[in-house]
Amino acid sequence: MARILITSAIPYINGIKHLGNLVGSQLPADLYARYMRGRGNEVMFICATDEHGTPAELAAAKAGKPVAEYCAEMHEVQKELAAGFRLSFDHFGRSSSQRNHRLTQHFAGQLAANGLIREVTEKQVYSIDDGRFLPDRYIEGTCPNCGYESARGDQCDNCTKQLDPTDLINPHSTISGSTNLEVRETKHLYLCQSQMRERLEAWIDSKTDWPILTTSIAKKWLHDGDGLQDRGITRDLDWGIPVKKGEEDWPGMEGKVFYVWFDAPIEYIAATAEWADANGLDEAAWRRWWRTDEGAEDVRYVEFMGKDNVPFHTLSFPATIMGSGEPWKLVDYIKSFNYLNYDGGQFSTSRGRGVFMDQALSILPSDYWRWWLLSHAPENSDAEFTWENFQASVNKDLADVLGNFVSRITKFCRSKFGEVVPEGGAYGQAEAELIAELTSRSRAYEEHMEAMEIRKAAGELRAIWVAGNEYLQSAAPWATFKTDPEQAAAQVRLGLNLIRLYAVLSRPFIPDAAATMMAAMGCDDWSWPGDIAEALTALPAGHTFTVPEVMFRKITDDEREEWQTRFAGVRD
Ligand SMILES: Nc1ncnc2c1ncn2[C@@H]1O[C@H](COP(=O)(O)OP(=O)(O)OP(=O)(O)O)[C@@H](O)[C@H]1O
Ligand SMILES: [Zn+2]
Repeated sequence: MARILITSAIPYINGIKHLGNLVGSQLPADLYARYMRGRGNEVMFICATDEHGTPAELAAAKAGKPVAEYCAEMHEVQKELAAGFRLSFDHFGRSSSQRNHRLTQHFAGQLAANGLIREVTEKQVYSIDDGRFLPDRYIEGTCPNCGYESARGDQCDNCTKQLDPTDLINPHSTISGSTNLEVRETKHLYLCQSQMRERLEAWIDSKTDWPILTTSIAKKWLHDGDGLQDRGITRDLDWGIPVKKGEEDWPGMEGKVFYVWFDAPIEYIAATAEWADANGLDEAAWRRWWRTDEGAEDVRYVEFMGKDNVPFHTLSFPATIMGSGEPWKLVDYIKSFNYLNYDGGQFSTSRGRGVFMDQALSILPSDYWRWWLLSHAPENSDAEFTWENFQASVNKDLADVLGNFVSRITKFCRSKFGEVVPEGGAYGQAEAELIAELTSRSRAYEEHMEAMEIRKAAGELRAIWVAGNEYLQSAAPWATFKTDPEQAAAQVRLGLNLIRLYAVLSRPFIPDAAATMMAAMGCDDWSWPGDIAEALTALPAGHTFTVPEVMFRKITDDEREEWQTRFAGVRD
């Protein structure tokens, strides 16, 4: 049994996540966690809300609520939706937790002691009308790189270039719209990433099995321009983790907080501590996942995220961990994703474009979405959600293939043998061939899952469903029954056992349907199939079952058109 630590990029707090966010981080992480648990491994699956920073303050202001209250509410909303999509976190934490406050301050103290933090007096944009500095998204203007007119102080949404507020052309305050701005001096802390460049590069180079998307982004940041830059880790904001050196005050940093990219990944660790707290466990319980001197040396740590998060996870967070000089666990594998686009454009939270998690669940159960999103995950390139493709894929894979198989075999058995696995007959050539195909496909499925090749794994699972369907079609027990009822009994027995096998294999992708199949088979044996022939004897003759409700219904053309129209505009 292996021990596997899995983290999903933590979703930002300023709204309900869209399907792109879901498939770019939390959902594939859940798939992997479920698979690894299914294989009998010990899994710790962690996620949290990312609560600090300017956008949270702006969203709270827009909602007319104090930021702490807004974040507490949105955390609950996101937690509910995660449960709705059956995301099986061991803990869904909050980056604003006291655990994260203490850990973030601890890491900053360690980094400072190791000479990896420097104080910088810098020029920042100050809004005279607002009476405050304007960090990040409190300021917008024209991107100096591409000319996009609504570039934010920290990044251009159009060309993705990272920016400083002073880079913007024709800047204005997003609080008041004021252009009455001036540049003033203020002091901030910088993480000396440039000092760690060689160490980081050697570490990245040692990760020869990582996805090209992951390493190419890391390399770009290591080498582009003047190479890896030091980055500011503090901001002039109220909401956030107060700047401290461990437990001590940091002279000159009064009233400042750590910047969100510094404290957000530390929350992976803090959320594991929150998990221990929530379950009444001691310090050792979470530290054995994170401290290589306290039990984590045999942990395999895998992170999931969309491409824009890769720089922070390949460079900045590792710089924090390495620079601390303490034996914290470093990531072993980073699975990154390209973007999912929506119907000819981009998903966007700020512009309310696309389908959001709450909307998706309001029209169809989570398995429909999980299947489509995972089987179309944007792995090697960006992918696109279209309603036509969604309809076609759900109707074919889920309704026509899997759902139809389960329905036909259970209903036929009930009508001829009753709701009991029939006895008699023996397997012949066709059954042997099916078992051989299922064996090789199951092994391929496992390999793709281990490698986190999600589309390939989905393709193999689909082929496993198709194989059963084709067997049923050609064995045709309803015809066999007329001439050889014993033979038909053997065919049906195999078919019923296949339903249980499908439940086990499909569970990481479509957990609700898997539970329905398993319950209908009157069984609770979720053990992962080793030998497929043996796994197909789990339900013996005489075992009772029930015919399940319709598992997947088809999406009609009318529905598709209605949804297409309903979700074409801007949310709210
Ligand atoms: N269209 C997309 N397709 C796939 N992954 C995405 C997409 N947009 C964001 N992500 C990923 O979703 C995860 C959660 O992102 P986060 O909550 O920070 O939102 P975001 O990146 O600000 O997106 P948006 O700007 O659309 O709200 C991150 O790992 C991010 O890389
Ligand atoms: Zn730009």
